[in-house]
Amino acid sequence: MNGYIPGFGNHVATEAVSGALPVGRNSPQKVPFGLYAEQLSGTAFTAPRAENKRSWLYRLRPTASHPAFTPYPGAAHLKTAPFAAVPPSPNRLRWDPLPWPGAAVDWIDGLITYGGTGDVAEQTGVGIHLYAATADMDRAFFSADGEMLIVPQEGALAIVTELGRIDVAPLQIAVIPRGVRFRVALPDGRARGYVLENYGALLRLPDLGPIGANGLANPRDFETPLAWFEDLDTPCDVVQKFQGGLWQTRLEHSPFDVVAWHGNLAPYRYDLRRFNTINTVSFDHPDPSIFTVLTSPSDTPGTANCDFVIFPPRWMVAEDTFRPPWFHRNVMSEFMGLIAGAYDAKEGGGFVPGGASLHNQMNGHGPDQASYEKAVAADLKPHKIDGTMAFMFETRHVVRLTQWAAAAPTMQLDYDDVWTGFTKAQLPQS
Ligand SMILES: O=C(O)Cc1cc(O)ccc1O
Ligand SMILES: [Fe+2]
Repeated sequence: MNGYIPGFGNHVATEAVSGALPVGRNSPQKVPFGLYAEQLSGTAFTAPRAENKRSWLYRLRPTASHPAFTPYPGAAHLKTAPFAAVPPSPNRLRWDPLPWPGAAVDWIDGLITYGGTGDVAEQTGVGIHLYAATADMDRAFFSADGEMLIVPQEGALAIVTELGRIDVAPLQIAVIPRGVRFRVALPDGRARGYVLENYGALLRLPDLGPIGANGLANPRDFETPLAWFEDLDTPCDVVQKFQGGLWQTRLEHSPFDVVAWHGNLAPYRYDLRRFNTINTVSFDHPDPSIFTVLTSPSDTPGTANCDFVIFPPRWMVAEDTFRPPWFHRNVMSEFMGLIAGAYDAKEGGGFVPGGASLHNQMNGHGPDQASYEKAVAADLKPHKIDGTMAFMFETRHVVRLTQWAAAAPTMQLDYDDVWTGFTKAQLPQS
């Protein structure tokens, strides 16, 4: 059983060995037990206090003590923005789930980048990856390029991080800060899911405005792991993603040797079933921003670098309303995935758990023909959309694809057809 501390973004103090955490100062002349004190920054030293994120780690050996990194030979499918190899596509696109790898593939090599936005060097945008893995990692990984929001779709993940252990299963998410080393094991033998790699401002809870002090994802439902370490003097490879390049080095010991830590920069998990879903009790279909779990703001207020939005089970009660998502063209770009069940704008099928879709800036989309016909004919009694969880990475920048995603055998080449067959509106004869 792993231990967790509840609360979002709190200042935490945790020690796996009693007396390991220095009291009253960060770097005493002599740290208890001869541990090494190390600061891990998630924001600039000078970031305003409300934004500032950093933790102090107390470990068996300093992280600095390692041989040079050399280029990593594997994981040819893990890529980083800007994605210039393929012209940005205005087309509505949809993919079937990733097939399971035939051989043993761990979580790192199981990551396949579909695309992303912005530019890692400018610290804007995101990378969007899917993974299908069949083997436990016996090495460590970290991204120097961004924090990683992991959305399991099938199979649990047992994640060991430098700051503690996090277990997640489908319908939960985990966020690993930039630079934090972690290792992923697969308790169910295989696992599939989605990853948002955020190069921009750190994910945070959205403001609630007139909703008030409570609602959506409540802070206390986020969980941060307690300190946990392993004292292993056996070799361990560490793979890092740095400005898009993959590098590796070998330690003669486990990197998971942080005995105590304190601070407000840490991995965390959240159970999407805890989301307090808010929606209309009168009429009309509100914008999906009411379903925002976490947001990475950009420099323009209200215009996210990326929002993480979910479509959870919920009652539909709107009167005299077309209840599913409406037809729309959005200045933001929308990458969607499905964790479980069916999505109410795609009654016609094709958007399946583990699959993905992309609706880029200004390009028309919305209910497929089957969803439209069903919704206009529906008897508008209260109705529960249940057993489902879709999500959206909604970004201010157009999502550009990797060559892999643009040519993937899983791409549904007939996706446009879901919007054919609508009968023309009939005006009154004058
Ligand atoms: O396109 C989509 O399916 C996502 C979406 C859902 C919704 O309820 C309103 C707008 C929107 O973009
Ligand atoms: Fe949309």
